[in-house]
Amino acid sequence: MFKVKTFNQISVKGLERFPRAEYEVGSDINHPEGILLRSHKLHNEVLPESVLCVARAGAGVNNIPLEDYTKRGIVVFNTPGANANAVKELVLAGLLLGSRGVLTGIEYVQSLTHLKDAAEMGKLLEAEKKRFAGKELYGSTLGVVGLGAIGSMVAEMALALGMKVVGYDPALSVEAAWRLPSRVERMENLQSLLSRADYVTLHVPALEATTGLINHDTLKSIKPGARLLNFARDAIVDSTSVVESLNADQGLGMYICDFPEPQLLERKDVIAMPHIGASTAEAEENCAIMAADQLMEFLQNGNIKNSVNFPAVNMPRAEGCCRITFSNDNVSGVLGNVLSIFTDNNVNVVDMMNKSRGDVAYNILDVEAMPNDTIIDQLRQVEHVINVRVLAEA
Ligand SMILES: NC(=O)c1ccc[n+]([C@@H]2O[C@H](COP(=O)([O-])OP(=O)(O)OC[C@H]3O[C@@H](n4cnc5c(N)ncnc54)[C@H](O)[C@@H]3O)[C@@H](O)[C@H]2O)c1
Ligand SMILES: O=C(O)CC[C@@H](O)C(=O)O
Repeated sequence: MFKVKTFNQISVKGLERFPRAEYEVGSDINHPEGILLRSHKLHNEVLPESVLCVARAGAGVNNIPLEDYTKRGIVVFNTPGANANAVKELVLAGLLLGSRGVLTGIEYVQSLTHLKDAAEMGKLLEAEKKRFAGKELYGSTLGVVGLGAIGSMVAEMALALGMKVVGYDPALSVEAAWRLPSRVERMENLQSLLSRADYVTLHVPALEATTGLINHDTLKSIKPGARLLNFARDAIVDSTSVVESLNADQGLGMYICDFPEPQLLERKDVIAMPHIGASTAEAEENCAIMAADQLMEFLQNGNIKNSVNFPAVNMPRAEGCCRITFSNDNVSGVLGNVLSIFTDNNVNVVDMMNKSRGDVAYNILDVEAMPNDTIIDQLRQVEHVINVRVLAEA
């Protein structure tokens, strides 16, 4: 029986993936092997020794202490692309709210409760509507910072709306580059993008390198009156600099974000939403299902898909064999030392795989017969081995 502890509200569709005969799943589980969560911050959480893997039902993993977990051999997964469409659609709402007097217009209409005559109301609205006029998106330029799962979908949508699209992504993967429409014009640096775009939308992960990416200095390049959209993370934008730029004559025209802060409230030039970019039934289901499937595949077979700290590994189970997996510091000689323990104990290795990522390596070995506890203890003692698992015959 595997145990999975959940944090946050996880879509029922995802929870239903776990066969009840083999999994105990819930928010009050002790000694879990797996953790399934959304935005809950794990930085201050003491994880039990039993935890082998953490699955983030979502894209951003800045709520997880990755470095620490990697050292402990804990595999962390996310669900790339599973909520990208939801974010893309909210970015569309953000673009429209930033270009037309929708919110102020609605607010004005709602303030007219003192009027009881429809004709009188109609006359007044016709006279006042010029105050809520806007600009069309068609023909204007959108700058997309970060062209991964969300950024590429946003770029495609903007092209379909008749916008020009410029993009900046110094770490673009080959896979993401293939997805990208050829009409997206590549910018060499952030400054060039900021000086060209009427609308700038951020779709980068919150990393050390992206913290405060939009700051006092970078905002000097912004096109006067441009609208900045942040549906990525709060840490990527320095809000004090945004307020300063909004207050300046030649600065930002509007800030539209999913991450409100006290200093952003009660401003007509800020539209702030309560982190609802991925809050659709479809996105929550997609993320929960993908996260649950990845957790189960790892717990049952040791295979790793969509990890953010371990290499991708997928080895079919050799029939009738027992599976041993181990992770180790990525230094030479560890695999050889492990294999010599099998040789010394006459354990036949039928199939094996060894992959590394950064400072960590991960190995799967299918062996003919279940090694005894003494052999497993010997494996655990090998220098630089972080953890060892024995998976029963499939
Ligand atoms: N508002 C929400 O509810 C919500 C929902 C989903 C994702 N997000 C946020 O959006 C982020 C992006 O999601 P995604 O699914 O597109 O991720 P992704 O990994 O597919 O794409 C991120 C892209 O950013 C690029 N990048 C990294 N550093 C960069 C930099 N300094 N400048 C420009 N580009 C850079 C990467 O190369 C990658 O192509 C997530 O990490 C998460 O923080 C927010
Ligand atoms: O789980 C959520 O509601 C938000 C998820 C989103 O911020 C993400 O990074 O995928």
